Amino acid sequence: MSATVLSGKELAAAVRADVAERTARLVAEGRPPRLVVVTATDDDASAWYVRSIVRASANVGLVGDVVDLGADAAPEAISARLAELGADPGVHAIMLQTPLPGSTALEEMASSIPFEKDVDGANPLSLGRLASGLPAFAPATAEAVVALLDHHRVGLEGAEVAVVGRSNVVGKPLAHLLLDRNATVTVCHSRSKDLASVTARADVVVAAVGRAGLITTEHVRPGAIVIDVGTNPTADGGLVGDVDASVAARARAVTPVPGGVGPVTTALLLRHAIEAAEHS
Ligand SMILES: Nc1nc(=O)c2c([nH]1)NC[C@@H]1CN(c3ccc(C(=O)N[C@@H](CCC(=O)O)C(=O)O)cc3)C=[N+]21
Repeated sequence: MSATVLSGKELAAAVRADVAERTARLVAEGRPPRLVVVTATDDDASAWYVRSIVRASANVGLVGDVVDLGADAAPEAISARLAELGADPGVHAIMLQTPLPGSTALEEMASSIPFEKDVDGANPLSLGRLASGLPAFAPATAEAVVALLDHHRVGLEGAEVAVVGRSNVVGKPLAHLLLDRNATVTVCHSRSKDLASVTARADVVVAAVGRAGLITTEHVRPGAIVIDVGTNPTADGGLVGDVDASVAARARAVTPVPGGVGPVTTALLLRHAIEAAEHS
């Protein structure tokens, strides 16, 4: 038996429709919502995501601007630009793309984004607020995982969830979102002793490492739900997740790559932008 495919496309379309309606309302009030994506990289995956955000923004009627500071931008220049945009009352939402030049830390730079405009939850203040139960935007990717589980009616109350990956953009914020839903959460990572024994206990496995084929059948309990956050480019220009194709034979349901978490991530970023504009 093969697993059910948990598509993200329908949910993404529903989120975009809601955003379009809310955007039209603000535009009619003379308060056009504006999202600015700041980038300082030549990375292909990031460039793809930026184009996708700009296209999706236009489709819902949002103003989506790109500020490209170039792959050799100095940290001071990035921070200064973010602070400037933060102070601009015409800018409601700000997102800083990764990767950043050299050893520049996203968290360090994003500290210059006021948390009310921090629509990808990159400011450490946003993560702290999220962890404390205060209003804050979660990173769109982390929120997309929970939204996709809700959409496909996967219950989280009391469920055992294994999150593989501990990044500040996915693993850590996702752990907080899942705890808020009363899941029992285990966060695993590259140094976890016997990863498979931990993930094979879980009702839900979330793979968010960025390594193709990391999760195989031995990592998954028969009947488990598997959410694949990985987007790894292949040599032939395609895209694969962190979950090996063989897992479909054992799991109850898996998210596809592409067409799973990715489209929901982009749609939720837009929802955060309209929320930020509504509250401004
Ligand atoms: N601060 C920051 N936050 C991010 O969330 C972030 C980032 N920087 N830098 C770049 C990566 C990349 N990323 C993707 C989001 C959606 C898709 C997506 O929707 N992909 C499509 C398919 C794309 C294709 O076919 O090439 C899908 O999964 O269906 C992919 C990649 C977010 N990123």
